[in-house]
Amino acid sequence: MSDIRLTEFRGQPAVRLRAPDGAQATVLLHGGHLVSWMPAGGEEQLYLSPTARYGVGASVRGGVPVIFPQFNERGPLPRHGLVRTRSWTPVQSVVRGEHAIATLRFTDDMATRTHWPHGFTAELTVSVAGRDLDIELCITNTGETPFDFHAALHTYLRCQNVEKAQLEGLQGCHYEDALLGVEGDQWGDVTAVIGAIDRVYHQAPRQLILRELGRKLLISLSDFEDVVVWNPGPEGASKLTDLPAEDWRHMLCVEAACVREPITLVPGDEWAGRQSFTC
Ligand SMILES: O=P(O)(O)OC[C@H]1O[C@H](O)[C@H](O)[C@@H](O)[C@@H]1O
Repeated sequence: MSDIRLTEFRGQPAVRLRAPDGAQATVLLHGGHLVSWMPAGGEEQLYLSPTARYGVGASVRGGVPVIFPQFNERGPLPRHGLVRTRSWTPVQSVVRGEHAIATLRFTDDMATRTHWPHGFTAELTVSVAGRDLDIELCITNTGETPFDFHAALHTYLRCQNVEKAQLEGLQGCHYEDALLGVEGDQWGDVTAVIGAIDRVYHQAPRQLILRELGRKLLISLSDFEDVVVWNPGPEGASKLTDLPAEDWRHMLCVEAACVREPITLVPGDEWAGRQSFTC
């Protein structure tokens, strides 16, 4: 049974999920944007900027922006694609067993077709229970011609202090470093963030760990081949008008992404990728 109860979050229509054990999440209709995840008996795990902008055309700084069909400025479309700044429709919100689950959908329209002449749906399904969060993005080609796309779940993880956090599991990965304009191989297992970082790690391992004092967050990927690690650092943050100057310390983006190789869908085909967390 589907029972969609809309709520408001910072004045925006949103779907709130609450599992029987108290785990909660909130997804804005704007962008199908997950803005909050509170595990059962735990604290907020996502970073959301207090100066984030909301509403028509805005992209929200924090939470989990959905990136499709273009990553960043790697193509002619608006930065990070077409769906993070548009309104999605809630199609399901249920409690099933221990899980609270919600699905939101975006369907191509006249506006997206002026940028990108393809028929598609994007569905985001968010599920919470206990200490777990699952986010699944499913893309379907509903048009009459094949298309290629890139996609990402641009997850902003909350950190006490990113300079004392470490991301484990990327050892041996080849990366493109967007800040230095070089490629390299990650030699150590620990990625420490002591300033700005903007890297695409190719064919990343399926499990990573974000570790901080008193915290271990397990990150799992399926069908997203790459991982993007981003933090603007103090200088980059000072140029972002929707991020308080000091807040770069309190976030780390660990993005489940398909950036290096595009995914091709023929008419009627679908692709799904998932990013999951356990804390
Ligand atoms: O400011 P935005 O458009 O949301 O992009 C934020 C960031 O997204 C990704 O992580 C990219 O790798 C970065 O280069 C970019 O700065």
